[in-house]
Amino acid sequence: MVAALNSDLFARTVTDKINNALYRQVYNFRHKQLALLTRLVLIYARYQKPIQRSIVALICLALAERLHKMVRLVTSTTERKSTNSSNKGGASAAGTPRRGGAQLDKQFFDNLRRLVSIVVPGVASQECAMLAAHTVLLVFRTFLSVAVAALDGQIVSALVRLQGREFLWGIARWMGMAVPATLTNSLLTYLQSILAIKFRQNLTEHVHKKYLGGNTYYAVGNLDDRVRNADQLIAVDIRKFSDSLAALYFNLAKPTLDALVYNVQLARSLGVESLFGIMVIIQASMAMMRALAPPFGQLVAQEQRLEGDFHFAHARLIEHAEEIALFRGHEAEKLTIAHRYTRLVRHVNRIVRLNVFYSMLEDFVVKYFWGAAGLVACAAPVFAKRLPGATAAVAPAATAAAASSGDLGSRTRDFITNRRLLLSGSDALGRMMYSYKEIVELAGYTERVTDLLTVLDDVVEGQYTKTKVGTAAALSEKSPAARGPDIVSQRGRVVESPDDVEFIGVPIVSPNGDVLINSLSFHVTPGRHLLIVGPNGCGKSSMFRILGGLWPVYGGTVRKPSMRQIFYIPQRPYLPIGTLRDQLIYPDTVADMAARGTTDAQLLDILEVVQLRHVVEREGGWDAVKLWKDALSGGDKQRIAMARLFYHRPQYAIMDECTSAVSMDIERAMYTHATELGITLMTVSHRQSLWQYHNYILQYDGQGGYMFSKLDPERRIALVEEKQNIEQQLADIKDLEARLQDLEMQAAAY
Ligand SMILES: Nc1ncnc2c1ncn2[C@@H]1O[C@H](COP(=O)(O)OP(=O)(O)OP(=O)(O)O)[C@@H](O)[C@H]1O
Repeated sequence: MVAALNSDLFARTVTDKINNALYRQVYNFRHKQLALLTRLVLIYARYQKPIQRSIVALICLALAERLHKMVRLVTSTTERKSTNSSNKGGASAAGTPRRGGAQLDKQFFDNLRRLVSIVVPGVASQECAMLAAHTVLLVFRTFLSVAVAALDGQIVSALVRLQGREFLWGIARWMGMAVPATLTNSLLTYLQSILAIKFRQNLTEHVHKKYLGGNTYYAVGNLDDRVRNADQLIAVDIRKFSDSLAALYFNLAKPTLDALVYNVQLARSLGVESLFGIMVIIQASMAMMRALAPPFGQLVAQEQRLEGDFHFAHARLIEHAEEIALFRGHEAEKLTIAHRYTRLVRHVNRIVRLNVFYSMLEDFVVKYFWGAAGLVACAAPVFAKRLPGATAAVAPAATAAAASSGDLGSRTRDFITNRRLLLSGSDALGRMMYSYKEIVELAGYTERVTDLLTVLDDVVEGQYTKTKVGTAAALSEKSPAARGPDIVSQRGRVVESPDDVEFIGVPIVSPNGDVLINSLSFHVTPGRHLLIVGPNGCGKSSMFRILGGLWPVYGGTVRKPSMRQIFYIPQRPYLPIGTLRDQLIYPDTVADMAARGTTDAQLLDILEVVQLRHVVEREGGWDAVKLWKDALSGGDKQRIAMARLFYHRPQYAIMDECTSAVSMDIERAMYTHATELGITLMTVSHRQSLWQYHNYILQYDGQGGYMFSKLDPERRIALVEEKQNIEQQLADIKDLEARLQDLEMQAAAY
């Protein structure tokens, strides 16, 4: 027992000793730390002015560094641009579509500069004036906010001091400031909206000029596969880019200005050191946030692509509703649409999920972390003053207002003003932080719109990018020597001829690179009509696409009259949006029709030829507007297209199976009238009844060969009948042979 007590006593004595030693060490450590801190504060107080100057110099240096970096970025951009423009051969790298996704890099600034030069046409432009007005209003608003902060402090100070008159006077001034403040806010919002509309207008006009100039819209969809859903890009992405750009100026310029002005004010009242501390914290947390931010630019660009795909699937459903409905194809279409929608929704969900985490982080940093840092910065000079030995030394300008005044009212006024400035300053920095996300999103829209512009520029210059999978590609890859130089890299000649149409050694190559005909030659003169026949997919319509300037001429020479003299009538005629009259005179307008001296009565006569006079009354007159695609039958549409030909009376008419849905007698009337009008016909048709209207025949064999010869309808009919007879006899012989074999087998069995 005694032994146990002794050992317990011993243990306690040892523990006490250890505790005492530890306490002494901690005490010594704390004491040393306090002494060190006090010494530091004293050194600081002694050299406060040079320290402050060094901090200001450091801030200026950092700003100069940033500025220098920006200038370097812009200069390198300019240099790169000039190098690219001198290199005319390829697509400009400034706008080369990249598939890696939008990022805040040189390419983004290149692209943005390119788009800004379109949306803001010049220094003397209306847009520039709006931006200037916007800036002036922003400056005015910021100074108004500083004045409001000071007034707030004065009002609360008057309240604390129980000075009724000053309080009421403060309230009156407060209300007086409300008028310009609210007006400025509304004007800023108004200017932002107007700017966005102006940006969109300029960009849309620019794109329309290229897209709808010539056949660019055709080439973008058929000869080039870089841009999918040009409609989505023009109608949606340009709007989003314009809104984003206009909002960005507002969202970036305002907080930058606010942060600058508020920080200068804070530096005056709290001291440069506190401000420096806050800036270091803010810079570090901004860098961290940037590193943790999801790639919003890429995500937005991808979202727009998926939106386009989804939109396109619906547009196709509307366009082909009848065919799909008759096929009962809704299940298949539902699958396609649902697949595209699922992809879109999955992507949007991913963005939303990433946004939640990023917003949490953003809120934590901006609202709480920066708020706490601000309060610490406010408190630091006050607490530093209370350190032993520092009271006398630390009475700098930084704490002058708070320290020199023992008056509660003054302290309250300074506190309220500083707190308001601090809150506004941190709010401004927060908005700058949020605008990082907006810039990255803008990068996404910028990339999409620049891709469109680049493709339009290339297509206008005749440079197409399409994956070649056909025979041309295979030939040029396998053995270039086998057929000379790469066929699709060559260019033929197009020569305008007043009267005739002639192909001299022209290859027919599809956009996929399939060589349909190696070298096609034929000659058509006015009044000598040409019939074109051949199996499906052999290149009959393709020849017309080359004649119409839609497909490039890869070799030889094409001689043809101007496009105004060549009229195309397809199997499924195009019916534009508009009145019944518009269907007949397309692409003329009513003004063009009046200029030609054509009247509605003459249009009625034309309809008489195609036996469609009754349609005017049936559809509610010339000015009736309908969805003509659905309102007219297949035969009606073909007759309207033929009537259109008679209205325009061109030199040549390309008739691509355009009478397949009309009866023989109407077809005869149409062809007879066309030849009477002196229109030279180039017809694709398998109908024997049409041979009599043609003088030449271009016959494709479907194996890359063709024959161009005179057409003698009677001789041809006799030949065809003889051929059919022989074929019939051959079939009969085969039947007899089979029967004979059967009989032989039966005989052998017995
Ligand atoms: N825009 C295009 N992009 C890629 N290939 C195309 C395009 N248009 C046509 N082709 C291809 O070119 C080939 C020839 O087509 P074309 O329309 O000239 O045939 P066709 O002789 O008129 O046939 P049909 O008698 O069936 O109308 C086809 O294999 C077709 O797939």
